[in-house]
Amino acid sequence: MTTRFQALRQHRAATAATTILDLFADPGRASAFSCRHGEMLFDFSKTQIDAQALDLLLQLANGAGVAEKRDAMFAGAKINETEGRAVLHTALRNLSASVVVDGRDVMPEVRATHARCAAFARDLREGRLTGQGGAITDVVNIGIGGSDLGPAMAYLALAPFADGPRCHFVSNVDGAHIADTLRGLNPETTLIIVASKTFTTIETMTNADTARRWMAEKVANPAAQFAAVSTASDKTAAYGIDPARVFGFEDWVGGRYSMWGPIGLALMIAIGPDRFDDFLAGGADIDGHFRTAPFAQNLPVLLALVGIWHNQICGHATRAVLPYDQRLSRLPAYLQQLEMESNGKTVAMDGTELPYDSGPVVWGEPGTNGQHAFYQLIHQGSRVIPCEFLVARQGHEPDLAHQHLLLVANCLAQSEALMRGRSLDEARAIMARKGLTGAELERQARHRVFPGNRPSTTLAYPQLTPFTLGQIIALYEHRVFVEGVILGINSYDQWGVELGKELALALQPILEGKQPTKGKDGSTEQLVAYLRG
Ligand SMILES: O=P(O)(O)OC[C@H]1O[C@H](O)[C@H](O)[C@@H](O)[C@@H]1O
Repeated sequence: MTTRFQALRQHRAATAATTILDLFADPGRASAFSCRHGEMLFDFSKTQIDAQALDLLLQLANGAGVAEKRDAMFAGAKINETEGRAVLHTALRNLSASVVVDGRDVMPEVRATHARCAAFARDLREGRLTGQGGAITDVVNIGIGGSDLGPAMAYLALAPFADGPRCHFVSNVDGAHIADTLRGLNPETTLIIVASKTFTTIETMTNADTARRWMAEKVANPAAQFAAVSTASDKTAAYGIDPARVFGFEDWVGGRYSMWGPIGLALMIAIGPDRFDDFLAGGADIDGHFRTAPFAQNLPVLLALVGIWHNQICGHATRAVLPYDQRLSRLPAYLQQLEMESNGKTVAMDGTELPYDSGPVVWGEPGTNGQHAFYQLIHQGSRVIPCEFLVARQGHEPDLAHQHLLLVANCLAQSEALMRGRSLDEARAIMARKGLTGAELERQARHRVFPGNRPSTTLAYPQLTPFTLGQIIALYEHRVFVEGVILGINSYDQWGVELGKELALALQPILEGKQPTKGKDGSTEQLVAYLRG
């Protein structure tokens, strides 16, 4: 463990008794422990990070070489060392740049594919490209993980801008997912997009086969209503998809970072290429900020440092993402993949064991719904759960402004309640006012105590638009990168998903009864016997 990590832990131990409220004795705290970029405001003042902790955290980022690694990433260096790949999702949202990989400027091809996607989306939206029963009314994106979560999350987030065909997202290999999605759709006016970086993912290929059979029942030429998004053009061709409707990208775009390119095609069709470009511009805006702002005023760096403080320094194992923005309902799921698949690792880049915890468990639900479900534990449970609130100044429903006000009030109330808590004396006073006395007052009061001093951050933005969503997603992407660099891990591989896939393949013939369960453990044997019925 570096001396900087140790210094931070010592500082934490020495200042643990100073509460967040104590820190607000400094009247300048809110602005000093906040960061603005454009119209965004990130407030991390409701944490126990004090001036010295922030200074030590900034030293940690500097000492870990975040700036050098960031520049290497943007320049196309192969920083994904375990797969020997560059990491260039940022190139997908900065179309005027020139980026050289293996001696070749990759941008002309990126721009050409982007233009082909835009033309395809326009043709569909404007009725020039139709199904065999008329204009396309529905688009079904079949993909999983990074080929699903981004566009599915963004489609919900940008509902007020979605004026194209309806989009549906099928990911689970559970036949229920595709059956429920296709029921009620007309195959003659539906476009299927098979989205898979590798075009081998078993869930996606199985669902694609099911969709093709469904279409073949009603449509003379099902292939004509299929498009594909993939890095594997040989496999899309072998699957019979016309190269004119295949949109490629390169292996330097990680699956969970891929929604900026052709994986975002369904979103582009839904909101139109111009608004999709606004989304890209939001991402590029954060790229520029990340590359140039001093670390003390750098949003992704600060977000990462708060994360490191809570997880590796304070030992809080989970992080709740709580959007007070219903349209971000899938953001926690999206961030689960982004953060946990990127930083859920215990082996450092050099092959050694990490001397501290890997990235945290990320979870959440939109407010105010969570308040009526799991916030009980956040307020009074034994574990401290750092909360990340997201909230817009303005909604999209001017006639429901009073509801937005109520939403904002709830968001602010939660961060205040988490910080302030309620002391035993305050709880006693409440019980006394209710007429309780003696032992009963004492007993009831104890249930009404809130420990307080629970940390949270708030990311506030003007309104959830394509540009703002692009900013938010890029912000989290770079936060993951900075945390990964500080931890010394490779945020861009995902070897941890392989073993289960291999075992699932081996279990298929056993479940079909073609192979014996011999060699399996007793539990697996028992479950196979039960589930085969
Ligand atoms: O896009 P695909 O190649 O079908 O991959 C889909 C997903 O599956 C993999 O197992 C990885 O865990 C994800 O990072 C990836 O996004």
